[in-house]
Amino acid sequence: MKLLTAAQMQELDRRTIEEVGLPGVVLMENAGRGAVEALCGRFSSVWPGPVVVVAGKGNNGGDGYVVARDLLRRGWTVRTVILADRAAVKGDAAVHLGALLQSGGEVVFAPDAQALAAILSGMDLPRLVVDALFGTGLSSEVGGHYAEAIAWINRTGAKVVAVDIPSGIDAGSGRILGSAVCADLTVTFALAKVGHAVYPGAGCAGELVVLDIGIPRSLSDNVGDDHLLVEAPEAALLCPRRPAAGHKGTFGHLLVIAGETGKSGAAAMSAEAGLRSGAGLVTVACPAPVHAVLEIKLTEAMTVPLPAIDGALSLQALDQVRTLWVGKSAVAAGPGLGRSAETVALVRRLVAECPLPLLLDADALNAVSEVPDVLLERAPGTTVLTPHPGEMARLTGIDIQAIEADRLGVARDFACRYGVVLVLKGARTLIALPDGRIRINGSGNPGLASGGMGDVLTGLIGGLMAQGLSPANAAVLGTFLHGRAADRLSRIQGEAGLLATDLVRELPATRRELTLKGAQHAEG
Ligand SMILES: NC(=O)C1=CN([C@@H]2O[C@H](COP(=O)(O)OP(=O)(O)OC[C@H]3O[C@@H](n4cnc5c(N)ncnc54)[C@H](O)[C@@H]3O)[C@@H](O)[C@H]2O)[C@@H](O)CC1
Ligand SMILES: [K+]
Repeated sequence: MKLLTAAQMQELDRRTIEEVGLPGVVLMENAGRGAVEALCGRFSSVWPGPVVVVAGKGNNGGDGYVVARDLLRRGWTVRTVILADRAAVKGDAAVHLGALLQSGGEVVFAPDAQALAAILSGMDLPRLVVDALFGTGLSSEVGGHYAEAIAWINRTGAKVVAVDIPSGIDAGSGRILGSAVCADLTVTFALAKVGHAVYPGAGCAGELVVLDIGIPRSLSDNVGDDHLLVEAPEAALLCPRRPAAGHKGTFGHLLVIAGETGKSGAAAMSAEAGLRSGAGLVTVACPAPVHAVLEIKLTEAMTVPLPAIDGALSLQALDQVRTLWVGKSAVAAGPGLGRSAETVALVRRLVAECPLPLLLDADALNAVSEVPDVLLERAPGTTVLTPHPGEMARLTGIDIQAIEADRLGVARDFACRYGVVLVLKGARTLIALPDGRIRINGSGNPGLASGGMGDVLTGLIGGLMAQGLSPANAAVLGTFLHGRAADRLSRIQGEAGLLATDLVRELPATRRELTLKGAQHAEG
């Protein structure tokens, strides 16, 4: 599903008004009425209110006046609080404010903190709040009486319906600009916005309803796919076909470099995920001391012992690694590699020299963190990085809190700067492509928050690269399948106690389900 930035939405509105000839007041009427339809369907138990519509001076407020008028018409008790002077409300919004007043709507103006405090203190607590303070026009941090209104909305305990987007969320990134409304329902228009899908904004939206307000498909279909929410239809398109006459050589050979003493499980899970992704062959290169263990753990994967010191890979392994990547189709490195100085040096040489598509995870990321410029030695778009926020903090020098506050911005900057595919893990994992486009994973649940899940993702994406998918497509499809497998399992056994090895076993059926969906989609 395509997601829009504020600028893209403003352009769609403009073209609908200017080229199609649908006046802005009509779009606003459709938006407000649609929002009322959606909220009445869900919150009839709180009828007849009281409802408070909190409106700003812009067009989001304009939608709010339509909502207030339509709720009034349906018998609700409604009061509208506008956080501005009447004279500040202009254009289409002023038309609908006039219509609300003419229809007998109760409207109060709170242009400053003092006026707002007086109004709120004299008011019964509402049972429903409609948030029409800011929409796509929010352009800076929220402060003053706007922030106070947001805090009040979140304190009321009422059901909260956000018009277009919860106020305080940056529509183009999902950042919270100061503070944000926490909604039970968000009703947005034409297409969902980036801020509905990317955390932390996504956590404020509640249920999301996307309404048609009359913007023609001919315009909305033409919007660029800079931001895509990846769900089953998008992922199905990426599933590689399996030729009927294929043999194990057809499906690629993944080299996994992983596992120090005490972390052989990480190497084993990556290797098994590579095989379960559909790769023809997987070879694991590991420090010699864990080799015997991996020989027992792994049946289908091949294993190669490499020189080690203190249980971890030594730099002496470099020549053998150079030989090992010959004839392989992709390399995945990092799970359980350890942080010894020699391992770090080895990983840097691997990054600089390996001519194959390369995935770096876990300790390979930590190694690269010290010299990220080594990534610039690789051809753009041939490297996938899969950091969790902590690893991202080490890669960028930005603290975890700041990364989580602007996941999209941080991921995109890094991907563009270093020419890599950056998979920033977490709720709604982001995949930032080197050209600045963003894919947002729509699958997964908190069941994925357990040890080993990252190792599985590494093998899965690596295995898909080995099968010939571009690093970008492998990252997008792998991330989706990973989350989808967890979704399938958690429906049967719940989220708690989901193990990484359970997930590995679920991958083939998950891929099959997706492939069938893709075929149905193509036929339909
Ligand atoms: N004709 C149209 O363009 C349509 C617009 N629609 C609605 O209009 C919204 C966009 O309207 P606008 O572009 O007027 O913008 P908004 O109504 O989202 O708010 C922008 C207003 O807030 C001010 N502002 C921005 N950041 C601020 C901050 N941090 N603190 C205080 N004030 C701040 C701006 O100066 C502007 O006056 C959409 O979200 C949607 O709800 C819909 O009615 C559909 C049609
Ligand atoms: K809003």
